[in-house]
Formats: sequence, C-alpha cells, structure tokens
Amino acid sequence: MRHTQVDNSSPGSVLANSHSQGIHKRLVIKGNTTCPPTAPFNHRIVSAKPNHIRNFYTINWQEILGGGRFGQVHKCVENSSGLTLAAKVIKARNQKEKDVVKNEIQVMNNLDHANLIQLYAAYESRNDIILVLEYMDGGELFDRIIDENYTLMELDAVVFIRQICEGVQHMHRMNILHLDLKPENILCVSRVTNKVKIIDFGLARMYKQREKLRVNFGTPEFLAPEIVNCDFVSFNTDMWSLGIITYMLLSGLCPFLGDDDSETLNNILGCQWNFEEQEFVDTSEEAKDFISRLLVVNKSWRMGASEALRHPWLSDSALHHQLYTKHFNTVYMNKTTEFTVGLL
Ligand SMILES: Nc1ncnc2c1ncn2[C@@H]1O[C@H](COP(=O)(O)OP(=O)(O)OP(=O)(O)O)[C@@H](O)[C@H]1O
Repeated sequence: MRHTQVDNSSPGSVLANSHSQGIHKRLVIKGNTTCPPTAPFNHRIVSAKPNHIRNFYTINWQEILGGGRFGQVHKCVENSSGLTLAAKVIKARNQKEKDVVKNEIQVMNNLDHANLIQLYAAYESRNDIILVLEYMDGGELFDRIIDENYTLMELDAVVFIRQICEGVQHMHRMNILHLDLKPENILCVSRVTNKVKIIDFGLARMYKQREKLRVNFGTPEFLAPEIVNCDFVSFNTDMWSLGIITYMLLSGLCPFLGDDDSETLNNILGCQWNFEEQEFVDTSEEAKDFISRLLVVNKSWRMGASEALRHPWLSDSALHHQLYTKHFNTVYMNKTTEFTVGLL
C-alpha cells in the first residue's frame, strides 16, 4: 500500500509517499464552528431558463474559481441585487448531456440545508447550462490541510466531519445519494472560519433500491468497493467516502492510493488500510473507531449518517474538552498567538 499526501501544487490531488517530508500544520479556528451561515438568499426551486445570463449577471471570466470534468466555475454578480455568486458553466451539447445537468438542478431543488451549497438560478443555451450558485470564499477544505500556516488538529477534523455528516444526513433523509464525496467537493465558507458546505451534485441521484452504478474512474482512490464492483449503491456508499475524508483530515494520507489505478482498486476491494503510519500516533481511539466503522467493505455494516453523528468522536463533549486541551497546548507550544475555538 502506498500512502499519499495532498499535493500543494494541485489542490485536491495527491503526492506519492510525501508523508516523510512532514507537514507543519497550524489551524486557526475562529467563530462558532458548528453551523455555517445559510445562503444569502432563501431556498429556491430553479428551472433552467432559456434567457441569456449576461442580461442579468456580470460574470468575471478571468477569475476561475475551479474547474471540473464538465466546465469551469467563475465568480459573478447579479446586476439587480449586487449579490456575489458563483457561475458553474457546464458544457451540454445534446439532450442527454442537458438531462444530466437538469438532474443536478432537480437534486439541488430538493436540498435546503446550511451544509449543502444552494442553487440560485440556471440558464440554458445551445451548448451549455450555467448554474448560478451560492458563492464560497474559503477554497477547498483540503487546501487547508496542505497550508503550512495552519496546524490541523483532531478537534478541527471533528468540526469539519460533523458538518459534512449533517449535510449528508439531510441528503439521505431526502432520499438522495451524493456519490461523489471527496475533498475537492467540500468548500470552506470563508478563509477565517471552519464552516464548510458540500458541493457538486453532478453524480447525485434519488435512491432507488437495487440500482447499480457505473462511474467513470476519474479518481479511483475515493471509490467505494460497491462502485468498483459495479454493485448496488446505497446511502452507505456516501459513508465510505466520509471515512476516507476523515482519514485524510487526520493524517494528510490517502488510505487506498496505490502506485497505479489497478493497485488502488485492489487496495479498495481488499480493504487494505491501517493506522500504522506515524501520523496516527496521537490520534484518539475514538477517531480510529469512527473510521473503522466506515471503511468496511460490506456497506450494510457501515455506520449511517445519524449513527455517525451519535458516535462519541462527534458527540462526546468530554472527549472534545480533552482534544481542546491538547489543541491549546500544541498551539501554545508552537507559540501561536491567535486562536479561538467555538466548538465547545
Ligand atoms: N459555489 C462555489 N463557490 C466557489 N467555488 C466553487 C463553487 N462551486 C465550485 N467551486 C470550485 O470549482 C470546482 C469545481 O466545481 P464542481 O466540483 O462543482 O465542478 P465539476 O465540473 O462537477 O467538478 P468535478 O469534475 O471535480 O466533479 C470546485 O472544486 C471548487 O474549487
């Protein structure tokens, strides 16, 4: 098995065997950590309008917030309100491609939760559909892991994972599977808080019993065993991903990445992972237990989102006090002067 760390040069991607180089992390937590602000607009039921987006919004084509499989995301401003938003431009040249984007819109119409990015509007033209989204100013969560100016402590991981879990719980209550939870799809609300939201519902779908899913193996290290096996997916498919994100937050290492895709897929199917790396020396037993209950090949044995939220690692305030003390001591020892923890 080859462990990896997040590559500084390419956010969200990973570097081989770089854990030996050591990452010096210092995280400054400010403000109330538990509940991110809701979007600066009420939840909307959106349909793709055939109008020209430029009649209503000024898109900053120079500023690319991110890019993905299907297009790019730009900052934009609604002309009438001055509201800053994000425009996700998705290439959709035929009806099949348009239907995929319309599924993303439909999914987002069903999701009104502070930890899930909100959809403001959508515009359809001949070659693309543009989704206008709540704007997130803080970058991807995993940019913080690789930022040498921050120390990511276990308590920070608790704060992040709890929010992700709450977003996932809401999706699952609405009968929706995300199916693409990975570090790049968790965004920070701003640079100075630790509030996060889940984005990218491009692969999300309503749960159907006994639906098998075939996916494009773009990022095999995040795939659940049932996806690798083209087997039925379910709510707990997202929980496997949550286990990987937790493992990465606590260590900077990717549990299943091999030297090539086939080794990675074998590691996933064989559930080849452990806590042997020195990055886990100080990790609490509760955190290890939390991950161990998610990275389980048989999906029906994994914790669901509600159970995960009840797990001591996310819910035990005495444990959080211990982690807080450890956090305080570490920050103090590092002579860091600026921090406040709002979790407790
Ligand atoms: N609302 C937003 N505010 C700020 N940045 C955003 C927003 N939405 C997306 N981004 C940035 O753009 C990137 C790509 O967005 P998204 O994942 O939705 O697109 P995608 O084409 O589906 O990508 P992928 O191929 O990774 O699935 C994100 O990782 C993020 O960095």
